[in-house]
Amino acid sequence: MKPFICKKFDVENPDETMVFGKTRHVVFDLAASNVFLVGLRGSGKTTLARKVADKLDASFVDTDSLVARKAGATIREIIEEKGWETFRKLETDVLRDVCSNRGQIVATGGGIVLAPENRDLLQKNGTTFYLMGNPPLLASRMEQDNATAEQRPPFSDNPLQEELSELLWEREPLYMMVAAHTLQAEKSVEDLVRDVIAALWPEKPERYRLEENT
Ligand SMILES: Nc1ncnc2c1ncn2[C@@H]1O[C@H](COP(=O)(O)OP(=O)(O)OP(=O)(O)O)[C@@H](O)[C@H]1O
Ligand SMILES: O=C(O)C1=C[C@@H](O)[C@@H](O)[C@H](O)C1
Ligand SMILES: [Mg+2]
Repeated sequence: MKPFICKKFDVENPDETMVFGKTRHVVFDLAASNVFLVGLRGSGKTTLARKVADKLDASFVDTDSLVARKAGATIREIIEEKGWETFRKLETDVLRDVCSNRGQIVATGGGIVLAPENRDLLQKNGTTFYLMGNPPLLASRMEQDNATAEQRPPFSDNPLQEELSELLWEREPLYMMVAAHTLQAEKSVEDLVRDVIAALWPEKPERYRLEENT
């Protein structure tokens, strides 16, 4: 019978799920890889990616910002003028470009996991963290965030929490499929930075940078 971990991460070989591990001594090499953050709107991907990149002296990348830059328009304008299909195509183009580079901490758009090609790109070009948050928390953050109007046009006329609950139901299996690690969105950003570093370098999280050893 197929091991549980193979089913959970949709792989044939269970070793493919081992991006690090005490017994295998596989050290995550950021210079040869990337870190991706996935999760629903408001889970904190952009905020956390920026902080992790600062901490590691790595490049910070946000696929939503790159899509807006490529289109010369805000996400809301893209959706209103060209529709979701166009946005999703742009998002995949951007992700392909991002994946041709290394050493980046990448915040993704909340729907990046919907396209199989995107999931494949995430799995082949870095290690992914799923920022898991509950709908009331995400709704309250979105309601207080100025970026919401331009970056997060609504998907439906339903109340925000209801919309987020439906998205969570649809997307969580996809987030789990691509993610090697899960983070709790309700934690402080500082704690989450520590969690990311501890997950990437579990043996010696305090020695994540060569400069810090001297
Ligand atoms: N860990 C946190 N604790 C408290 N507030 C947070 C945390 N992370 C993010 N926030 C706040 O929540 C709001 C949304 O954060 P952010 O834009 O980083 O989410 P996102 O996941 O990138 O959303 P989107 O998918 O729409 O791009 C912002 O106002 C941000 O300051
Ligand atoms: O959850 C989503 O599908 C989206 C999330 C945002 O990050 C943006 O990528 C856009 O508003 C779509
Ligand atoms: Mg974001």
